[in-house]
Amino acid sequence: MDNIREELEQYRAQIDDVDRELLACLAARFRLSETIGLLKRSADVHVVQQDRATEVKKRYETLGTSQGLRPDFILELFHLIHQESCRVQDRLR
Ligand SMILES: O=C(O)C(=O)C[C@]1(C(=O)O)C=C[C@@H](O)C=C1
Repeated sequence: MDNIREELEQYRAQIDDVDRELLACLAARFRLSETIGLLKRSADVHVVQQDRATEVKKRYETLGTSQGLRPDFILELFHLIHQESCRVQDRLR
């Protein structure tokens, strides 16, 4: 039982590390989105760029499925991230 508890703690520590990386990556992505948002604002370009969003979504599907992620999950994740990215840029207007 003690061994199992120890092993569990080790895996949980690994999950905590991965979560830290995930959140750091997300924050980096939104900082880039903010920079793009400033460029769009100065060029009077719309926040939502449907062609680019479709391209990004396709990349999520390709990369996500190749990593064994569930297609529905990939789609939800893309929508969540794209929505937040647009919110970040909308706030600059
Ligand atoms: O590529 C852009 O124009 C972005 O602003 C980035 C981004 C994204 O987060 O991937 C956000 C909004 C657009 O609809 C398309 C893509």
